[in-house]
Amino acid sequence: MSSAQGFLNDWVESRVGLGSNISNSRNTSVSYNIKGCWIPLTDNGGRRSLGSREEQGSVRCRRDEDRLGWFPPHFDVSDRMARLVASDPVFRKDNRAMLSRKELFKNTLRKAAHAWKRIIELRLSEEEASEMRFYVDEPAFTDLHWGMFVPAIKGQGTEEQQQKWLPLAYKMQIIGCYAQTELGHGSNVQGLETTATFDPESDEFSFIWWPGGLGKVSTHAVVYARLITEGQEHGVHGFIVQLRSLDDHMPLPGITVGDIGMKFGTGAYNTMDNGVLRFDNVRIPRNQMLMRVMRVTREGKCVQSNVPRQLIYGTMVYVRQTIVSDASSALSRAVCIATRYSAVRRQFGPQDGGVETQVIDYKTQQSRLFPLLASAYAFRFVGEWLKWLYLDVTQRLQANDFSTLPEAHACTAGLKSLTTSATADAIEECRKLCGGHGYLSSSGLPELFAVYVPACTYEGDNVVLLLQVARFLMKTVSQLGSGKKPVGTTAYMARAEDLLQSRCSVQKAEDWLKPSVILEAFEARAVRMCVACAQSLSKFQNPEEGFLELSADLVEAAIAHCQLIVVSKFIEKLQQDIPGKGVKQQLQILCYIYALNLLHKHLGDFLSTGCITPKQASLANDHLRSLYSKVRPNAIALVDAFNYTDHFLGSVLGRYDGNVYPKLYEEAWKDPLNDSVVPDGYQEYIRPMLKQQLRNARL
Ligand SMILES: CCCCCCCC/C=C\CCC/C=C/C(=O)SCCNC(=O)CCNC(=O)[C@H](O)C(C)(C)COP(=O)(O)OP(=O)(O)OC[C@H]1O[C@@H](n2cnc3c(N)ncnc32)[C@H](O)[C@@H]1OP(=O)(O)O
Ligand SMILES: Cc1cc2nc3c(=O)[nH]c(=O)nc-3n(C[C@H](O)[C@H](O)[C@H](O)COP(=O)(O)OP(=O)(O)OC[C@H]3O[C@@H](n4cnc5c(N)ncnc54)[C@H](O)[C@@H]3O)c2cc1C
Repeated sequence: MSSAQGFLNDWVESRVGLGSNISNSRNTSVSYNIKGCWIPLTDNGGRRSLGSREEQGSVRCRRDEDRLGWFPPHFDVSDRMARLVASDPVFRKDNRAMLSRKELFKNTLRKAAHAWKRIIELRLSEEEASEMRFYVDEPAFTDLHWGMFVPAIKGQGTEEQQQKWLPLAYKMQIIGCYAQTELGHGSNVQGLETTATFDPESDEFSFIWWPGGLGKVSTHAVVYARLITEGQEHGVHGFIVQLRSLDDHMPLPGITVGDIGMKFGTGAYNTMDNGVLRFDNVRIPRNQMLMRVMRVTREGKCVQSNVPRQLIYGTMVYVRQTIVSDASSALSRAVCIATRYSAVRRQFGPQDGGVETQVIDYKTQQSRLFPLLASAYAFRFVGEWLKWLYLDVTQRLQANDFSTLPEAHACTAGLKSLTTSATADAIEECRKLCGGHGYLSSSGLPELFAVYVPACTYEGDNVVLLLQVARFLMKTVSQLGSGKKPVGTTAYMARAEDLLQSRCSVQKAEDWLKPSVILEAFEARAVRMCVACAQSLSKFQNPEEGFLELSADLVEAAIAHCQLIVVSKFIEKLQQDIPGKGVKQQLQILCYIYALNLLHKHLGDFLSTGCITPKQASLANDHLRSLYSKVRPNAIALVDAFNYTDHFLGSVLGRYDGNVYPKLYEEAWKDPLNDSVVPDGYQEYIRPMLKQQLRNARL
């Protein structure tokens, strides 16, 4: 067996007709008509001007006992893959901002092809391959192929369909994308206009719009369309559709496909060929409808299987779950840059002419930066927990237990929303924390922001997703009286009566150091906000009308619930054994910072619901200040622990060795504008103007 085959077989093992016609022009006439984490604590207070290049080698060679046990196999894999990518010139990315769209895209194709070659040559495992793509750090069609096309077939295809399509996809003999969103419909999936029908008749057009990888690369797509058989609608389903010839890559008859154009930022997400797609009388075999949820017989009859139809949305649940862990990565990256730079940067200070103060020592800088550092850790832990929840629900589904699906949907939707919004805001805050230099492309922050910010929109607009959480919470509250006991992340609601009455016991600042006190405050706030919404809703005759009217309050209640989940998972993590001297204490401090900073930011909720008093709020704030002083000595170690290579960070400000100023100067000279001392355009535009002024002056 060749190495490639061995790898691919392992991969497969480790993962789990009749003419039909597709069209999204509605004037068609045939069958399916588609329309590891390290924390080497420093004892020098992290006040080093960041070490030299030579130091980098020794400091990074960390001891086993320093290592946290959260992701044991992951750290080694991640570390190896980061270095592999960093040392390979094909994966160079420092020139991205200077490339035209065409050059950028071709370069991404080159990187993806090279990555695939290395994956085969080195017989990388699935985990290694995925880490490698992560460190290549460039949005590409492969994200959608592996992240959505393959999971859609696995989740919604029958065994037979999986056996047919997955081997082709695993060997990249076909490349696929996830084509759901249309020009006119994204959030409202049930409202999609693309139809797959035996007997279509209308004459409007609709286009698929947005799918990544669709524009220029994908040969296939899982297309989502409303199924129509025997003149009846049967909801939205996924269909595997070949888009391009496997011989010459030309679109197949009836298919119009292309890129939708430049997106936010210059380099950024423009490496991705988000696409537009139009079907006109496209025929596909009947068995290319993904039929795990519903089967269409040869005669065109629909047979519902025993799995809930929401499984059709399963790929989105899967990706939302991965997005939460990704949020931690993006956030930790921005925080790493801002923290290291804050230790290098000095402004103001002693009046006697001594050295100026490192900006990281200003309390305002700490109060903006350290909660973001704490959030990076918090999102990592909640991401790990969510992975567990997702695996759990997947196993239950296989055993025909669908009971936890609504909670899995609410958790993935809510946490995706919470963590991506917080991360997008945090990256921008990190840019500001770096002052003027943060605005330079070479700081790495503008591009990180531009690449990251669409996460608030894709895989579900964040507000739309919070409204899903709110629906789930309102349902839970409405069932409290019926004897149905809430479980999982809503278990606290079983104590609603107590939590509605409870009084916070804090009397002095240190009382905020008790996890039970923090948890109770967050539980009481969430329950009170949910119950208040439910009470307001009950005053409406039409619940849907009420839901629309109260949606802003419902979103806030959903946020309160999701923040409680993050806080509680951080606290749970700390109940586990965490190896490494002093590591647990540092994480405890970060946990309190995460919770108390949220409390401070959402004080209105806590006070208006009577969960805490103004005095207790003020004590929490006092305590928060003292916690910042405790993080300060280890701040650099806490970001070094993310173990990012300089290549991955891609930031002059966040360099491991702290050699910021000489490198900023060096970078500036690399700009093409500096290729010539006198700029192009001088003769045509500057010189005549100057001469003109001279003439005027003489007159
Ligand atoms: C190297 C490997 C990399 C791996 C990672 C790669 C990832 C790459 C990352 C990023 C690249 C970007 C890629 C982007 C892709 C996309 O954006 S794809 C398109 C995503 N689109 C959306 O997310 C649309 C958002 N809209 C929806 O999800 C839904 O339609 C809705 C908002 C939930 C609609 O709600 P509505 O109530 O109208 O829906 P109904 O269909 O009527 O639902 C009825 C009931 O079902 C429940 N429900 C809804 N969704 C789900 C679900 N997903 N799971 C389970 N249950 C669900 C809903 O709550 C209702 O329940 P109820 O009847 O009990 O109330
Ligand atoms: C970079 C990027 C990559 C993408 N990749 C893909 C892909 O690979 N495949 C794919 O199929 N799609 C993809 N998409 C599309 C994406 O999934 C949708 O854009 C997303 O789901 C949001 O839907 P929308 O654009 O319809 O937003 P809209 O729903 O039109 O949202 C517009 C505004 O209306 C508000 N709103 C909408 N409905 C409600 C409501 N019920 N109540 C209150 N407020 C509401 C929203 O909060 C938002 O403020 C991608 C998008 C981007 C930006």
